[in-house]
Amino acid sequence: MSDEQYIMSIDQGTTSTRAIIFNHDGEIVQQAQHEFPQIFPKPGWVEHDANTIWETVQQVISDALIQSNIKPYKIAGIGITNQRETTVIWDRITGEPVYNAIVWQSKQTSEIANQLKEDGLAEMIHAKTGLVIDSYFSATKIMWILENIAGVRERAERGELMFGTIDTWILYKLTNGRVHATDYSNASRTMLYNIHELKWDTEILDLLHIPVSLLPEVKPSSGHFGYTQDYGFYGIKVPITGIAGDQQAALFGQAAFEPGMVKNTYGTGAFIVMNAGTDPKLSDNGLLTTIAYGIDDKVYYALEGSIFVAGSAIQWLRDGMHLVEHASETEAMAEAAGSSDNVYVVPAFTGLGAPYWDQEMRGAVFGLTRGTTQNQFVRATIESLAYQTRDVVDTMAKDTGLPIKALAVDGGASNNNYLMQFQADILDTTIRRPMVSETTALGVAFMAGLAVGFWQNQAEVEKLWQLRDEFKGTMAADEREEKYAGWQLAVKAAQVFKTN
Ligand SMILES: Nc1ncnc2c1ncn2[C@@H]1O[C@H](COP(=O)(O)OP(=O)(O)O)[C@@H](O)[C@H]1O
Ligand SMILES: O=P(O)(O)OC[C@H](O)CO
Repeated sequence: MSDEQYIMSIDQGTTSTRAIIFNHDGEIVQQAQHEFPQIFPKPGWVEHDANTIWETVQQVISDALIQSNIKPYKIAGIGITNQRETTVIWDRITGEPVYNAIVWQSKQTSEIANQLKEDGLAEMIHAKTGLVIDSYFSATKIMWILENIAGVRERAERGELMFGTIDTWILYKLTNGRVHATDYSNASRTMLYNIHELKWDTEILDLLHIPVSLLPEVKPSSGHFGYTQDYGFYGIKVPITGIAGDQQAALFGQAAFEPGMVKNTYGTGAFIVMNAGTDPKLSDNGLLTTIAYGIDDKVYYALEGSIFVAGSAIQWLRDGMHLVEHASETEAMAEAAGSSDNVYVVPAFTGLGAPYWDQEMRGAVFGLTRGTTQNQFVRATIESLAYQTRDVVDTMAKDTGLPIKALAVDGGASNNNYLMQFQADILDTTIRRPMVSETTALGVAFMAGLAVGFWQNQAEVEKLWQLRDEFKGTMAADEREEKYAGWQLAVKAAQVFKTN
């Protein structure tokens, strides 16, 4: 009986929306994907049209169902996973957004973030939310919309508006406005949620002048959120039973259930997340403490290092530098580059995230000679993903006192074998790439499936995780440390060179 049913994940990412249907063996039966436009109103600003996002969600749901010929009532549960922090505010009754969604990468709220730091709030906010003050998180984006869009503050004060991260927006739409909720993992990215007391923090809300009526109810990641209503899912009531931010969902999809297990997702950015168990220990070294997921009445925490530019550096090689037509070509070019060069690319296009948290620095290239080739330039850009990862992994080892023995990987750029081998070399750690590369969607499918009894327990889903490849470090220790020292010097030099 159960093998006739399926779980559908909706993975709403920074550049595209996917719907993926999984069977009981955790295999992909069908997937559909739609890209949508990025809006850049000013340099450094990144926005999305929330209504367009909802249209792509409807499109991928219908594409996946039609192409697989699976009837909507065969879906036992829906999971939603999403680009995190991205902020939408909309009218409670009409569902109309008051402004574009402000995307996690956007820098339009840097000044607000700087002001909060100058006001001396960093320590209190870190202690309560586990986060460092940065324009990355939702709080300053909410403040910006309240301050800059005419009439919005008054409407918010009157309780007429709702805030949500993208999961909340999709849930509201799928339930036809009946549910305003999120899960612990997404709430923990707002900079407004007290991760120890598990509630919206009234002291922070007061200081930031954010009305509590804007905020959604916060629930376990694996549990009942509501049913699809009306035409959200062809008129069929399907339970929505999993919600998690995409990086936390990826941790779950990698079956990294034990404290100390670490994954890295190489997408637009790269996000290294370590399962920290039930201990919300704070980092002394610039990592974030965040909620991994809530399941079976328990909340699990994670340590995270967020890298803002990873796969997007490869997109830059393609769209900005015109060095490749397809991202996948970079692998052969890097292999062909030889190893005698000493070129470093620091892709700090919008500053650097963990562990530096420097929003003012910009990108730089070092070590060019008359003989530097395109291949070497491409290789140095790929290697920058691995060096940034080492910055974070070393910090994690320092924070926890535990060596990181293995790194589970996923995301678009994890398909690059040159990158994976170099990552293993520069970390001297085993890299483990799973059979299902759509780990994010799989993770939230697991959460949704566990909540409806499609799978019985975590031990059962753990068995569905299968290894595809393993990369082991083979670089000599002195070469490894020399290369990494060069990277550290390049970052320092880029930090000094601030032109604005
Ligand atoms: N073979 C490859 N080598 C290097 N980078 C790649 C490769 N394939 C895809 N990418 C990069 O991966 C990113 C897409 O990964 P994906 O996980 O879909 O990201 P997101 O969910 O952030 O949209 C793009 O930035 C792309 O440049
Ligand atoms: O949409 P992605 O995969 O680039 O992920 C974005 C992150 O969730 C931002 O924190």
